[in-house]
Amino acid sequence: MRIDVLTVLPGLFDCFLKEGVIGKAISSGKVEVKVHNIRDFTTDKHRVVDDVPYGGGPGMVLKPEPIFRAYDELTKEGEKPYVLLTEPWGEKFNQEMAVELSKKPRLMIICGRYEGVDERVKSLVDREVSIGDYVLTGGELPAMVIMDAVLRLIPGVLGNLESLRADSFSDRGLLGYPNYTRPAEFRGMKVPEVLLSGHHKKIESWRKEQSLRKTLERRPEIIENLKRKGLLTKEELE
Ligand SMILES: COc1ccc(Cn2ccc3ccc(-c4cc(N)[nH]n4)cc32)cc1
Repeated sequence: MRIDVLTVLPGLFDCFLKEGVIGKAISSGKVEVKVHNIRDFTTDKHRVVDDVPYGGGPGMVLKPEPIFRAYDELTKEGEKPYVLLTEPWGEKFNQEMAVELSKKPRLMIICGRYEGVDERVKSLVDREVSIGDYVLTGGELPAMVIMDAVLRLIPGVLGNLESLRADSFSDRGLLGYPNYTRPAEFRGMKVPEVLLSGHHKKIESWRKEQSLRKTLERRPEIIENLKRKGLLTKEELE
């Protein structure tokens, strides 16, 4: 997969693209992520990317020209990207969307700043995406959240963990099961016996039950959604 990111703050992506699972996936060539400074696609001496809003009002708006120039330049050859625009009030990002986006060969993520992008930029956009009902200062953190959730789903990115998570609950949006590690007792709090039993079938069913129970308690709508889609097995429904 290739992802092109358009932003006026490219430096925000430096650590994200160097560290951890995402950093390894890029350095190993499993995925390609290129961050482009919208300012590099201006043509004036002051490299202006924003302007005051028509009709008045606070703040500034990202101009359409530099973004269109970047899009034209970056789509001259190769597959046309599926274009995302991060927005405070876009379609809510979730695991289902992450799975869908992970199947695209190429993405482009346009990150707004200030009061947002000129409305005409949306003629380039396939999906306006929000990462939650709270207002951030720009679209870069949402872009990193989306990239993190999508790239971890690319085959080979999670390495050997991938196979162990073949029918991973998280891919169905279920909440995770409790994790423990040594010591077996810490400040009077013991690890559940079943996890010390070495009985893999019992451990697996305990984890499945914990995940379903936690999801039912905290996010019942996820269970309803999976039921409606027939994505819960008979025993999971019991
Ligand atoms: C008119 O109200 C506002 C308009 C824009 C902004 C700041 N801003 C500019 C571009 C941009 C892109 C995404 C987001 C964002 C995404 C989520 N889930 N929260 N916030 C915020 C963004 C603040 C307020």
